[in-house]
Amino acid sequence: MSQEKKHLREEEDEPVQAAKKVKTGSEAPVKEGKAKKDKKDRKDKEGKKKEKKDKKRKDKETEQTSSIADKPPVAPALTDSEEQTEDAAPASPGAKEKRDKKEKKKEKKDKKDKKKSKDPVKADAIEESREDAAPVTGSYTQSASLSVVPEERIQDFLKEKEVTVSDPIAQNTPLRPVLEFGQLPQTTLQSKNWYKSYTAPTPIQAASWPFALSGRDVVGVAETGSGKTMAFSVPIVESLLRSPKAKKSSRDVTYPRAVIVSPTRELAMQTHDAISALAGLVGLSTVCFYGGANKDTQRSLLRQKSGADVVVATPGRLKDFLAEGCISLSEATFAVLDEADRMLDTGFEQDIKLILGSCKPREARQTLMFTATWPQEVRALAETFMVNPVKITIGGRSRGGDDESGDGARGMELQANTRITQTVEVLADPRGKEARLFQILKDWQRKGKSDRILVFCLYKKEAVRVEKFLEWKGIQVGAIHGDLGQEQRTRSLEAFKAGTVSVLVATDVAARGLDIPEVKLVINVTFPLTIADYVHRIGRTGRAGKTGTAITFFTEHDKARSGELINILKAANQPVPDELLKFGTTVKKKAHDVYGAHFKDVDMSLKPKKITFD
Ligand SMILES: Nc1ncnc2c1ncn2[C@@H]1O[C@H](COP(=O)(O)OP(=O)(O)OP(=O)(O)O)[C@@H](O)[C@H]1O
Repeated sequence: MSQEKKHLREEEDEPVQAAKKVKTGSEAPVKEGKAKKDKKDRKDKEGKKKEKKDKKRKDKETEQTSSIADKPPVAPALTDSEEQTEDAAPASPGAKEKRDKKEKKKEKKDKKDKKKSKDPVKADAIEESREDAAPVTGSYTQSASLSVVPEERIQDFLKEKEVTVSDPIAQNTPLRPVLEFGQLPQTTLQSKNWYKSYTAPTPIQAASWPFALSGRDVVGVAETGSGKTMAFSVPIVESLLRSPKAKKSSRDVTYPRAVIVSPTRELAMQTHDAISALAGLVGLSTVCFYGGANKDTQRSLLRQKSGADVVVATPGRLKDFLAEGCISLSEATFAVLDEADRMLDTGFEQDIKLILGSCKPREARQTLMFTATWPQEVRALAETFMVNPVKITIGGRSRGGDDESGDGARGMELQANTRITQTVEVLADPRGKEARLFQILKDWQRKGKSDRILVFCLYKKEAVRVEKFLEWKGIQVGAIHGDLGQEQRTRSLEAFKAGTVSVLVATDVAARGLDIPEVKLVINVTFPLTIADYVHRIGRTGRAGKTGTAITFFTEHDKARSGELINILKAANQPVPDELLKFGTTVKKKAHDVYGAHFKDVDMSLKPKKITFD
């Protein structure tokens, strides 16, 4: 790792004195109550089902008309469609009536089969979920409402949203995307209408849910602000609802069943807010901990939450608590790496190995990785933590990228959100940055006073200097970087979110994942270290379907990144200034840690070709 990179990592995990109170403690009794109620509901439901079954069996016994061979085909275990379950066991008032019914059913089945063979996606989807039932934990069955969607509409959706699914084990067409929330299997969570503030699933949610709900490992790559948090949160909650509570449970050790790892404290808190809202609806409990907060406070929170089902954490603090023994991941059947490429890069690699190594083995757990950027460098490592992952990419046909050859293949995984207007200003003299920044802010604030503006710097010291400069110029400004205590960081972020401060100066601790509504403009005062960081930084605007603007200062010092930046701009149909082109369009191949620039990334799983010389 370069010195500069190390510097940034330290910023993310740096301990500070101030403690942030983690919420959720007070919710425990309510959630416990809910859990009991849900359990009771489930029991009642099961009881009723059993009664119904018994009645049917008695009916059959009294009739004594039908042989065992006459039994209707038994449907596979279903999680959603009541109608299908009922189809499987029709009532039988008399033998003739029953035969008639059976014939009708056969006709219906034949028709269905015919339709299936015409409609490969649907057929495969249903086949797949049945075939997968044994090796995986999930049991997803495509809902009837999704099955009736014409294949043409499915194909149009996949094409329009540029959905690419690559599944190493499915030979044929992938599971159908869920186009509407109502097409998800009917479950306890679904019945809570958790999605009521949204109109439809985003493409990454639509395409990844069926696989994740089937219990498959998933790599999901989709633009910034496209709803990836819910893409992994919904399957976690559904899966935990289906599986039994952790057997081990004690006051001193927490045994979560799902763990979500986030690269920064603020992102961990944000993800925790999102999943705890969902989990709370169905009586599951969650806990969040991260570096920079008081360890004693977090330990006692863990004790209060000793039955927590889901843990959201930053790697450093999680590792500490694992070493102390106050948390154990031995029951964790679900692991999520949010911002997966960051979690797998050199700075976090060892921590992630340890954390995932503490969960159930990869064959016995479900592993999900989500990100907006998926560089080649981390893909092989990612595979070692997963079993036959399905890879779902949204967008990409127009992607340029970080590809030396320019064929776009590697660049497929690096695309800026196309709703962001990107402007690059090449500055001849880096000393002119602050004056230009002030001018832009003034102009912007004149137009729309309440717009949130995020200003990115590369170094902590630079952020302090820019913050002071803007304050001196009379601009109300907040800051978030590693030299600030956690309490101060949280305060700045809250003030920015609330709009009491409309300009936030940040380092890359705020580059990934943060979802702040109404950020209209991102300004990069100094170019980030990697092009992926650029994509994430500007992705703080233009979220959830909105538009945004990004202005980037580029100087002679950044010229090594010009080729990659040009590719990103071109792929998003953004103008490329002539001054930027002058720095060159070549994309330097990334150097390997050990083999340097001579390293060639080859697929080691390929078998050698036998060449015969005549
Ligand atoms: N189906 C949906 N429809 C509309 N908005 C949604 C939907 N799902 C999530 N959102 C909203 O979209 C916003 C961005 O979501 P999220 O933070 O999960 O994006 P992301 O893809 O993880 O972004 P990043 O790559 O920056 O981490 C959030 O405010 C979230 O509430």
